[in-house]
Amino acid sequence: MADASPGHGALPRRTILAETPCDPDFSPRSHNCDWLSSGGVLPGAGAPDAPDAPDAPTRRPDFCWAVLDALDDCMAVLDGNGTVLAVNAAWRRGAAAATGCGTLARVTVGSDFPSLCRAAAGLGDVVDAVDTGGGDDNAALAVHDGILAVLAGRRGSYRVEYCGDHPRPDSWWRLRVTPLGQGWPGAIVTLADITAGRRNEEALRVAAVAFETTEGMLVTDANGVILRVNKAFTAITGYDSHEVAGKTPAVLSSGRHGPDFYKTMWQSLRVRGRWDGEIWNRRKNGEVYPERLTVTAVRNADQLATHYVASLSDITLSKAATDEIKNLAFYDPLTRLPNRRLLLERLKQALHVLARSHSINALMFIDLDNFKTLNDTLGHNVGDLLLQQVAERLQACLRECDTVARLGGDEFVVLIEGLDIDPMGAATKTEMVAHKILASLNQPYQLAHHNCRSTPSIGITLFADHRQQPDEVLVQADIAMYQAKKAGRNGMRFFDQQMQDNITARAQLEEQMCLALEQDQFRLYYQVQVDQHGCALGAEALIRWERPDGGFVSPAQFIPLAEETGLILPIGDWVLEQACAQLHAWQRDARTRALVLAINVSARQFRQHQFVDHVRNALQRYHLPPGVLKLELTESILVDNIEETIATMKELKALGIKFSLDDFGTGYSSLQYLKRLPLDQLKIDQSFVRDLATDGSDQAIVSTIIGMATSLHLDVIAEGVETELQRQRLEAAGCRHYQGYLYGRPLPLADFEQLVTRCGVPPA
Ligand SMILES: Nc1nc2c(ncn2[C@@H]2O[C@H](COP(=O)(O)O[C@H]3[C@@H](O)[C@H](n4cnc5c(=O)[nH]c(N)nc54)O[C@@H]3COP(=O)(O)O)[C@@H](O)[C@H]2O)c(=O)[nH]1
Repeated sequence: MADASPGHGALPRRTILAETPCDPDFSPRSHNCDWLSSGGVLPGAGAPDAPDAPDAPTRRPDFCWAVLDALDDCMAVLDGNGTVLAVNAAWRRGAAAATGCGTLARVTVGSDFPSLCRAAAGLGDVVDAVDTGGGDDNAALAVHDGILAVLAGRRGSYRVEYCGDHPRPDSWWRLRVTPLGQGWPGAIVTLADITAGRRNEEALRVAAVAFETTEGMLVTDANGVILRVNKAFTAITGYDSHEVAGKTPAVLSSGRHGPDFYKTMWQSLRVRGRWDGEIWNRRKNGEVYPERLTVTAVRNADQLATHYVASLSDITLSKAATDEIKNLAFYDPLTRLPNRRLLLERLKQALHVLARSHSINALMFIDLDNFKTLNDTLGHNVGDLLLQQVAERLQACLRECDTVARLGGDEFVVLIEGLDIDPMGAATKTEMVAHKILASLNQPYQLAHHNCRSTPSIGITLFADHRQQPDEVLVQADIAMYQAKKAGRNGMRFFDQQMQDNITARAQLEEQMCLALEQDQFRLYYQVQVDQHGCALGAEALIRWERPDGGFVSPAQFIPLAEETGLILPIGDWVLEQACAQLHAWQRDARTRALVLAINVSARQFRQHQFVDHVRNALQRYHLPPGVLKLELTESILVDNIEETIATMKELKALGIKFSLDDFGTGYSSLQYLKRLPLDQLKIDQSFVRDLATDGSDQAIVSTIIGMATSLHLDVIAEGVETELQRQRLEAAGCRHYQGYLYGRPLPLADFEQLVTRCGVPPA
């Protein structure tokens, strides 16, 4: 013991933890106190088991002191009155170390031990040095009383444990008072530092409480034999402590984990000293449940595992919640199929695998034909039922390892991995699967009380290049699906690169068109329209796209795309604005004042809500008289919403707008509707004009168109007139107005105006 001092000079300073109860069997007469000598010196005689030889060391007077001085504990010998007869070396060292004040620091040979204790309870020297709490006085008095009781033979022994601040905070001491033996009056007071023991006890108490936590705990020996489990373990597993003690944790095995799982666990325990993870275990009642398990190896100084401590918690509920969250995040709630997110994840994984394998995979994009109609007519509930049944049928057509996903709406995707290393083989197999899907989805559906039919369009792409992006593969299948739709639906199409290139080119064109608008790269060209005398009646304004490099992009190339993408709206506004500005300029010149300018208006442009307002604004801003602006509409405008078309045309007509029906004869024009439209002119399509000289049926068509126009009181103009013979045939059929290369190509403004000057305008 490094320092035997019993606290900072106080006896007992703060806390009495335990006092021995009075010994009921104690009798002073039973004590033989014959070994204690007087004068503070203990004779060597009397060691009970010592050999009795006269020269034996045990018979020497200093032998006992040598023994007592060798002890770590402090020891003081009191006579029958409590006077200190002797103290051992440990006490002397401890007393010397306690330099301040305090009862035990002042104990020395001759001290009156009980009196010092009483003094500690009431006198200043002790009170100065210690906490003045009442417990200290009581403790000191208790020691005083305890010593007197032992000296008087009222108690067999006395023991007290107390806590002090010296030599370190919260050090613990045990003071024992034991009567001298063999009839000697007096007692021995021993004082021992029990701090370490107390700490251990405390630690054990804390550990015991900690062990009884809400988590299940299990302790095994180094061989995995269960030593202890706590109550939470019993609550979770159903096994009582005695049912598992002596067994291994294998008693909980669910059978769901293979040997590899446990091998990994033990390896981790050996290497890291720890394993944690989720595990399926089996309760006593046979129920298999998910458990969060942490196992820690307890190692000794040689780093050998002596025990394993496992803490486990039942995660049935949280796992169910996690599974539900996972479901919501990765699965489509209607069909329970993987959603787009999970599909892309699996696709990514499939592409990753391709880096190591040469096998070809397939992705199918499946879209239901006319699903919207079914949804709108029979309701969303019936639509949902169809989607659910389609999901089931798709799954039935495929293997477990294939992925069937729903992207949303009526779009499904199938991912098939590892088809073949030969492209033909992969294509053939995919085609077979697609046929199977087509056949299955073509079967009638019983949706609530409706018997319905539905067909799919399937786009397929085969992929084997791990450098592709998941989105890219999906887009390819999507493009192929659109081709399947275009080809008449209820069929399949494989993606081909040419198609992809076209799409890429279109995307670039769209981007460039936006830029062209911003950077004013569009021009208006004018193609003259003449009467039978060759005089200029006006012109058709035709847009041209002049690229920064001086090249021209044909409107035949970009107008259809502009219509698809909606860019035709800003482009159409630009044309209207330019045309009106030009008409305004012509109004200032007598030679051009009568010219009528025709502009092409696409169906999409015509149908926009603000179209009439746009036209009205432009007419007002440029102060244009009625009849100078002509809108060329195509027959496509008559396909949908004819009543609305008529109403819009009438509004525009009221503003003084003229109408020409372009490409007449190529589309579908019901005579019924024609007579209701406020048209001014029919324009014979150039395809009929082209072969007019040679094709009898074209001649008949042209004559019919002209006859029809006459009976409807409409003008007729023929476009694409390139030859004098064509003109003559047209004139013979009754056509009096012409447009075509015979009179002039579409020209820039200056050239057009020169042309007008040359051919003149009809007399007013
Ligand atoms: N919505 C809009 N559409 C427009 C606009 N500008 C043009 N277009 C349409 O683009 C298509 C192609 O037009 P373009 O290349 O200008 O061809 C026109 C004439 O150049 C051509 N034409 C005229 N005469 C002849 C001829 O004698 N021979 C011959 N081979 N071609 C000739 O015909 C086209 C005119 O067509 P149409 O409009 O039907 O009168 C075309 O569909 C344009 O409509 C625009 O601003 N907006």
